[in-house]
Amino acid sequence: MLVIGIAGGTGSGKTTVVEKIVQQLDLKGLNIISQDNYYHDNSQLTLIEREALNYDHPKSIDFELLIEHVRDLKAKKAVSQPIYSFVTHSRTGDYNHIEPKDVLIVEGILVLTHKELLKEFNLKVFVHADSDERLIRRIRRDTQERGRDLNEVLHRYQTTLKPMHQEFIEPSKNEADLIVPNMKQNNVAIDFLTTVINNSLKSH
Ligand SMILES: Nc1ncnc2c1ncn2[C@@H]1O[C@H](COP(=O)(O)OP(=O)(O)O)[C@@H](O)[C@H]1O
Ligand SMILES: O=c1ccn([C@@H]2O[C@H](COP(=O)(O)O)[C@@H](O)[C@H]2O)c(=O)[nH]1
Repeated sequence: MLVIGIAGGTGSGKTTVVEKIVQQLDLKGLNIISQDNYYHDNSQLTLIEREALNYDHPKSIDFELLIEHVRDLKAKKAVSQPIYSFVTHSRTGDYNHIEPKDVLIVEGILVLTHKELLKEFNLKVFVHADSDERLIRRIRRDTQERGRDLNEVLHRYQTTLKPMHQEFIEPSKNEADLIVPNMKQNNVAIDFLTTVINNSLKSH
């Protein structure tokens, strides 16, 4: 199985890049795992307490479970992935059943920060967009899709998002084999990445 890690700051365009690659790959068997489903379950806390948590620090992710699932899929075992809600900041109690396939993409802001997880990847990609562009995209998305207001997004950006990006996410760019500039539509980079994945598939 070919395992690809795709990281990048919030709003850099990881999900968009993954969708474009998937459209172009000539493949039936592909799984996409988002780090977002592996936030620790904090349902024992109140909503107000959960809203105050830092979701951009590596400790907010259940990497143990994420790595277990990657290894299980590589060993051709199906996994039950918890489903996470960004609106309630907690697991929903439901699960996705995932069967192993030929290619696995693992995407998320922190997937290139964890030493053990890095060992599981055959290809590591970092999607880059400048911080002002990412903040604009984040405001749009969180207000339209994640039930947040402007003040909350800006407060989170200043208190956790920006410092965590500088401390953990930006340095993880050094782990990448490929950096995809995603300030504007970048079909060349998508074509290139698709070619690299197709070539890697031939040698697996
Ligand atoms: N190259 C781009 N140009 C303009 N907008 C983009 C581009 N890539 C992504 N976006 C938009 O930015 C927002 C965040 O993109 P998304 O792929 O969800 O980022 P991430 O998964 O890294 O948080 C989405 O609304 C998406 O449509
Ligand atoms: O309960 C939560 C968990 C995470 N977040 C924020 O989500 C982003 C990561 O998602 P992307 O799709 O890569 O943007 C992260 O920056 C967290 O701050 C949240 O708001 N609530």
